[in-house]
Amino acid sequence: MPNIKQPEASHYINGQYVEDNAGTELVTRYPATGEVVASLYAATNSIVDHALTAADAARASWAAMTGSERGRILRKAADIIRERNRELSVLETLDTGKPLQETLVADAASGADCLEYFGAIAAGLTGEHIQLGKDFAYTIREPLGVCVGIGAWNYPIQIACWKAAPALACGNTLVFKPSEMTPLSALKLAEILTEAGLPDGVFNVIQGYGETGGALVDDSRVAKVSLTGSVPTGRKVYAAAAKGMKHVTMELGGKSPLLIFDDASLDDAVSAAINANFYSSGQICSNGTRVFVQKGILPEFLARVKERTQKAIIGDPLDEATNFGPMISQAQFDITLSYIQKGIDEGATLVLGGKAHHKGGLYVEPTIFSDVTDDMSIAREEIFGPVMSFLPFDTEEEALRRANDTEFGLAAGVFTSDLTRAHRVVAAFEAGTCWINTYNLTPIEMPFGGTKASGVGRENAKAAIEHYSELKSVYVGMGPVEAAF
Ligand SMILES: NC(=O)c1ccc[n+]([C@@H]2O[C@H](COP(=O)([O-])OP(=O)(O)OC[C@H]3O[C@@H](n4cnc5c(N)ncnc54)[C@H](O)[C@@H]3O)[C@@H](O)[C@H]2O)c1
Ligand SMILES: O=CCc1c[nH]cn1
Repeated sequence: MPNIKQPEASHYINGQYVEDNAGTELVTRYPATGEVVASLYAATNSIVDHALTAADAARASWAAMTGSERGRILRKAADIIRERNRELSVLETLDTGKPLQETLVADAASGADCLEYFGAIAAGLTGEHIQLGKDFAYTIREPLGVCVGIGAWNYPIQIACWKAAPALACGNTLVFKPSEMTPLSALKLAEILTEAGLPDGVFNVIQGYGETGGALVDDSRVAKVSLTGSVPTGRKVYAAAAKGMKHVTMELGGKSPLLIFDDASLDDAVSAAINANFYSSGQICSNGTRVFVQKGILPEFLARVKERTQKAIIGDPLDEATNFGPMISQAQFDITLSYIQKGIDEGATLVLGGKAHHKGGLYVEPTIFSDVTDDMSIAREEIFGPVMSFLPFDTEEEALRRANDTEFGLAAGVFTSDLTRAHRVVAAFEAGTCWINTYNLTPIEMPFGGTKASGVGRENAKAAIEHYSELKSVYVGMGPVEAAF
């Protein structure tokens, strides 16, 4: 394992590292071996208060800067991230266990894209002029104030950037709490933003468990909370935010359908099904874990997916040849194996995998089930592991009804060569993010987010601006003012 240094301290507040070793210990381990990567402390009440005080104090002067000035800093940070992509990717691999092959292209790189995108549009964030006869009105786009970001562990730096970039572009300040399992890369992001010229206090990172997230959400100085996490956590955080009438973005879990019609390009659909289930060892919110395949092509499709999945290179994530890594934690490993057992017990046919990998550690084999029915646990509940379920279907109407029969609504995909059908199907999907003839691509230019229990609001693209700013309306009377008496 490379000698990645322990961060200078656990938290980053007001442009510098801060420690308070009265906090609960928070240890991060390399999921491939269990070795300790870093040992930190969760925030104490005093650290939570320090971070919010810093963010509150920095608010007015950051908001008063022009969008161009703010944007320049974000774009500079994007450049620095790209220069340090390898170092950041290694850190992300050590924290998450995701293959370096992936983190080199999908994690810090996506964060840089996001900072660049919002850096570029910061100068153009304006209100509008509304002519009302000789009177007129205009709107002023204002920041919300102090925002709180709370992250999941699967895309740590990407999540931090997807929240920080639009928040900061709009003139807000942010306190970000990474997942307790992946605390490291957000601290690097904070260092990089400082190096790029971000004023102290505008972006702060504090570590902690759910309790720390809860303390941030409850604080009266906070105007907005953006959470990436599970649906149960989302329900709690949304309820707590509602008490303070705070704005929210909720990026939550999913159980997304991927529909493969018999006229689809099979090679492309097989690749998409593999990406949609086994990238990041299945630990992606938008994964297409319910693969509905039209009956006529099911045997061939299944055979091809199986054959290609057997070629997965399972190994040390730091080896760039590895394309399938371990689960993030013992808990996620246990959850995944317990769902595999439920799939077997409830009558699904195990086609491939299904066991802990013989390498040991937290590896679960890429697993494929066929003969899955809509009522099975593996078809209804989010597993967040490498478990692909095949469900046969006959007609479009049937597939859509079954695809939408879920509490989740994060994402959905369709493979067909019939253009009319493709658009008809996505129009009927009850999901916030849809793909036609591809899957899981999340460019910054496209809004990302879910409907139903999968979330509220959108990240990325111009849509995110609406979730990090609000409009003040100003009516201008040109006279005279009339009154009834
Ligand atoms: N929609 C998306 O964009 C997206 C992206 C990635 C992951 N996810 C989802 O995240 C989940 C996996 O991540 P996880 O296990 O870290 O999720 P989680 O819900 O357990 O935790 C997410 C974060 O919330 C914090 N938290 C927990 N309880 C809290 C509380 N009461 N108040 C405030 N904060 C609290 C945690 O400390 C962590 O930082 C999956 O369900 C996955 O689908 C969604
Ligand atoms: O994990 C959810 C967000 C995501 C999807 N693809 C890349 N990141």
